[in-house]
Amino acid sequence: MTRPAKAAVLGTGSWGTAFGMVLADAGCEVTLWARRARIADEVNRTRVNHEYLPGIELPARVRATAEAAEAFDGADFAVLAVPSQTLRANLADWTPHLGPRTVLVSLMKGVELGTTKRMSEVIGDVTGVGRERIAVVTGPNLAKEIAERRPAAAVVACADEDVATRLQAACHTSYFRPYTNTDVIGCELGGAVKNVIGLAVGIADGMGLGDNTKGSLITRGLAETTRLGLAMGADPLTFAGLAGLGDLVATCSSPLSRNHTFGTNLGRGMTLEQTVAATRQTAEGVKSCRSVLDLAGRHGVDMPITETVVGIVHEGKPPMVALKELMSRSAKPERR
Ligand SMILES: NC(=O)C1=CN([C@@H]2O[C@H](COP(=O)(O)OP(=O)(O)OC[C@H]3O[C@@H](n4cnc5c(N)ncnc54)[C@H](O)[C@@H]3O)[C@@H](O)[C@H]2O)C=CC1
Ligand SMILES: O=C(CO)COP(=O)(O)O
Repeated sequence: MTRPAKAAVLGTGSWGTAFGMVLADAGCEVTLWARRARIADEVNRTRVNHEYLPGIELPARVRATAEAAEAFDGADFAVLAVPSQTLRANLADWTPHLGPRTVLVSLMKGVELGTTKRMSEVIGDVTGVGRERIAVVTGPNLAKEIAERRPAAAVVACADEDVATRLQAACHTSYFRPYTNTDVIGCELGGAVKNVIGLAVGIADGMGLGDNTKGSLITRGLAETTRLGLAMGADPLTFAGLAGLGDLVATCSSPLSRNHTFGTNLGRGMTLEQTVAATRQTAEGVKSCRSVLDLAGRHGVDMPITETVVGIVHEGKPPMVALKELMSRSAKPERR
């Protein structure tokens, strides 16, 4: 009999913890690594991560530790679920514990500031692991809904399809349906840029602009994501799938989305400082809108919605002024 797969989940925030549940429900032995020992103790003692997933009882196959070495020990999969901008520093600490065959899995939806690297690129840089051992899980997966075991589909992407298939089996449950994909660039871009579009839609919702505005922002947001993806070698069809449209629809329609909520607060007239103070969990688009715009600049791609979000979030542009500018851009064909 083959032993159950072992997974380390690095990060006990809302998605790390919820994905740990998925892996355990699919039959894996799961060790969550928590930055704070208090959270590891609480998970082991009460089976609940009260701070991030209150009221959700974790399966018996999930345990927690504050020692990274313990989490990595014998892991077939090391699942990374920390904020995108801290990953590089975290990996520098963790790489010595990495086994020679462990597959690294990114749950993160951001682009690194400064380098404009995708998370799988940061992982490769720091660990020296090749692309065939680095995978990405993405799609319309709001953590709370997954933790409540409500049905969702997802994408498991890896350059090596066999590795993607192994990870797919390790996280396939009655409520979580992962599909494989080998377009890692497209899958990562879809996740990172949808957070930026989620901010834009939130701002529009906060301003009370209505559903036509929302539909327009989602669609044109997807168009600029696809433009960037094409310039970077992604498969444009990825953006019509779960990592693109699927995730955009979930984020842009849900009050559970931190990015959407962050935008809504700004659109309602909160200052950036007030909005940041009201946000307890990671809203990746707030930082990644800058790195996505830089990435677009490097590839000579026009991303007007992303540029608008950067203007509002980082340059103090009033949303109404930004909206007028966006709407008064020169007329053009829908596709070019
Ligand atoms: N929450 C969700 O519904 C989903 C989140 N994601 C992505 O997953 C990633 C993680 O997000 P969440 O778990 O939601 O965030 P979260 O804010 O709920 O949790 C972040 C975790 O990282 C830890 N952390 C914060 N700073 C750290 C540092 N300097 N070093 C090490 N650990 C640190 C926190 O203690 C916490 O455990 C993000 O990239 C997000 O875009 C993807 C899909 C769904
Ligand atoms: O990525 C997500 C859903 O797939 C979660 O979105 P938020 O990070 O905006 O909460």
